[in-house]
Amino acid sequence: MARILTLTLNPALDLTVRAGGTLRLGEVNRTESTRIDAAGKGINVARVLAKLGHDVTVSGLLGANNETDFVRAFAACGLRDAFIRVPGETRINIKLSEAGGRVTDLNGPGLRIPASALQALFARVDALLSAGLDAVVISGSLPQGIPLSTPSDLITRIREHQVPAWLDTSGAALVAGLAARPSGVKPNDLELADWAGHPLDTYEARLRAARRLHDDGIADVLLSLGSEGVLWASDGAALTATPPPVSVVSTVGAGDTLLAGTLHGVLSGWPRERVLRFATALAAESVRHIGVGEPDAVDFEQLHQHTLVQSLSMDPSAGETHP
Ligand SMILES: Nc1ncnc2c1ncn2[C@@H]1O[C@H](COP(=O)(O)OP(=O)(O)OP(=O)(O)O)[C@@H](O)[C@H]1O
Ligand SMILES: O=P(O)(O)OC[C@@]1(O)O[C@H](CO)[C@@H](O)[C@@H]1O
Repeated sequence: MARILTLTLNPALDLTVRAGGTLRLGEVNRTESTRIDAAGKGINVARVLAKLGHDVTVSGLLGANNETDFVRAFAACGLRDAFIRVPGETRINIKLSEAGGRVTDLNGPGLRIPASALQALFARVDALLSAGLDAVVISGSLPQGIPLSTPSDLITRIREHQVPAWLDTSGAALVAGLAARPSGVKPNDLELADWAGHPLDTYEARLRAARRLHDDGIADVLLSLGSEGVLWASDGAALTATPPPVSVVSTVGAGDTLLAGTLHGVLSGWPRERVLRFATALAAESVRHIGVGEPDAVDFEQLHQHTLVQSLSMDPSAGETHP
């Protein structure tokens, strides 16, 4: 069992609305179900890691005025609560899930954070690092008033303690965070294309971008590609995974499940192929329902068996690299 800290600077209550059919914008739509979950990327990652048996602490910046669902979820999942409370309400993100598998995210900007809260968060992270951690995951967007340098400042502190730091964010925060060289990063293809400054629509372009980061000192570059699967540059080698066929209910949290499954395998010392097969199967499991992946799903072994992992040349110009 590893001691893991996940940092969610901009958590959210996810309001998931399941439409019976296809949504019609500008009209009255009757929904099949609605639910609210305490979420945000780092909290989703923590939920999976706790299910996998790890000792998980969650921290970040949480609105004091609507914390009840979070506190209840942390207790139910066995997560240690080290969130800094800030005045106001945590944002509500809307997830519209349609019968055909399409999901639309409406994500709010988040709270305006006073400088004192960020200082309190740094102090809390320092204390947790001093007490001993095996890995830290920094996930999600930045709320208002938080400098773009925050993820890189956190990574620098974490590295000073020789603790691996994994980063999953987007836009300018990703660009700034990558410069601090986290040990692992999990962008999706659009997020990495933003960083690269050009579309990553071919396998070679994706491999080239992943390799650039890997050569730059980021040990694990885990590029998620939605239903196409995963490309993982690690240890001087590239692996790809193709998920098993599943019927999609909600892809929200699939990337968080993939990251958590990968970190679990890496911290368990598994061979890379085994890590990627497990994490990809767990991410596929997650899209079949609302919420993160369930390692205890009755058919998980079948999903696992139908996940294809291939080892490829790291040279994007090598003709045989395309899976
Ligand atoms: N339709 C699908 N079928 C099977 N697996 C899927 C499907 N969609 C996503 N996955 C798995 O989940 C992983 C993560 O998905 P994706 O690339 O959409 O992450 P993401 O954009 O970070 O998502 P999020 O931010 O909502 O968690 C993929 O790499 C893939 O392994
Ligand atoms: O707005 P961000 O911080 O980029 O993403 C937030 C979010 O979409 O990410 C999770 C899924 O990965 C959801 O639980 C949450 O609403």
